[in-house]
Amino acid sequence: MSVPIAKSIKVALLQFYAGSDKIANLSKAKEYFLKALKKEPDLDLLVLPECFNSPYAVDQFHNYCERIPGGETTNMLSKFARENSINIIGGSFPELGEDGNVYNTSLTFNKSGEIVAKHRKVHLFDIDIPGKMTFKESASLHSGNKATVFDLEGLGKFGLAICYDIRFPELAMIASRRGAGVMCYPGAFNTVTGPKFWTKFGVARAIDNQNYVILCSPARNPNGGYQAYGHSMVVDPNGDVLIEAGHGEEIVYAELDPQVEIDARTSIPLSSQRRFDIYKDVSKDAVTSAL
Ligand SMILES: NC(=O)CC(=O)C(=O)O
Repeated sequence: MSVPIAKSIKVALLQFYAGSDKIANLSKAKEYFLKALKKEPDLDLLVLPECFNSPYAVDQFHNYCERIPGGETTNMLSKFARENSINIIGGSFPELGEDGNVYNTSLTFNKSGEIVAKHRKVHLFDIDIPGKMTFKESASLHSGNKATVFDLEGLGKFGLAICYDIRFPELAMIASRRGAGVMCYPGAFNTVTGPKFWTKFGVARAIDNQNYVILCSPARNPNGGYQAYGHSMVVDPNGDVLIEAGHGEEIVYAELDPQVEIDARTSIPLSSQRRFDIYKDVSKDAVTSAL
């Protein structure tokens, strides 16, 4: 059964776009970290967007991929978390796996700079909306093979998934039933699918599970390429959008209140009313781990 977050959590979502220079993208992430901490010094958690160190392009992922641990992106995130004693959900970036395959991977770091979660995008973004949007991540990426649930010291249990994963309610359901009070999706919807679906999925995953949901998107890139939707947001366990960015570069802040989660679950006690005599509990045999 899902449990509430452990305390009030102050979070910043860093919405910026990545260019073609990886080192410049990492510097930009650091610049945004510092900006957020300057404005709100008592933040508990910083969240980055999907593909924050590279263009979001099928023919580019292999040019930016790196090993975990050991790569420059992991090293930068770990060092920043440790030196500033701050938790970071590190968006996602192309990982060169031990098997030689490339993955779209999200890492979470605790305040000591240790990796406490690693999620490889499970559902790859392969779509074809004629005349509007064709994308085939599977042309260059391999998919992950587990749901990701982890503890963030002092804050509670989180679920983690990436972008297209949000369209499959099972990952959030599994995380919630394994105790997560927050589900986080670094995600880069686009100007075709974003206006139609982004907010609906954030709200749906929140009210399905009576959880907080965090969606962190890149900003739209004025220099072209894949145009992310933006609109990073935090949705509360009642499905109310607490904060929503526009589509440009900006930082948005929210506070996740455990009492809201407790009240939502107490007044409408979904978790004790499920009918597993009629349908299966997807969390029962699910493959999950933090790392
Ligand atoms: N980019 C994605 O992975 C997903 C997306 O844009 C969508 O589902 O729409």
